[in-house]
Amino acid sequence: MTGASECESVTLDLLKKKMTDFAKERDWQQFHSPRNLLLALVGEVGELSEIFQWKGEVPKGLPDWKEEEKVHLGEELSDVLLYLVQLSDICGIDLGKAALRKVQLNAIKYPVSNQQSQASINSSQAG
Ligand SMILES: Nc1ccn([C@H]2C[C@H](O)[C@@H](COP(=O)(O)OP(=O)(O)OP(=O)(O)O)O2)c(=O)n1
Repeated sequence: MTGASECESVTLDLLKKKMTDFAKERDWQQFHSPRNLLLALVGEVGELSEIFQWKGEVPKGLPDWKEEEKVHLGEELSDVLLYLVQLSDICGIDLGKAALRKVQLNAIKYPVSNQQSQASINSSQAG
């Protein structure tokens, strides 16, 4: 499977298609049930967690990490995303639409208070 070329923008639909093709070519669709994909996803979340395990808190941007550690992190993040995309697909959920709707619901559930708005205006003016 090739990576995204420079002119190819990465969308959830593109990832979904690539993973569908990947499974079809190997005749692995038989194994990709919702439950199996969920367990695979959880396993990859475990592998992602291992990268941070015992490190204590790490600064944003991971400035002290070696390049190979960041590459490994990117791989584990991708595994989580790719299983999530496949799980959503097999369950008939449009993940992009569902996520956008959830962003809207979050904004309703957690409205920006006047106090917080004023604080962010003040800090942007100060900077
Ligand atoms: N039945 C499968 C097996 C793999 N994959 C894809 C999704 C993930 O992106 C990646 C997971 O592959 P591995 O199970 O080999 O996991 P790792 O890449 O994390 O390897 P390891 O566990 O050895 O670190 O391959 C898949 O879609 N369906």
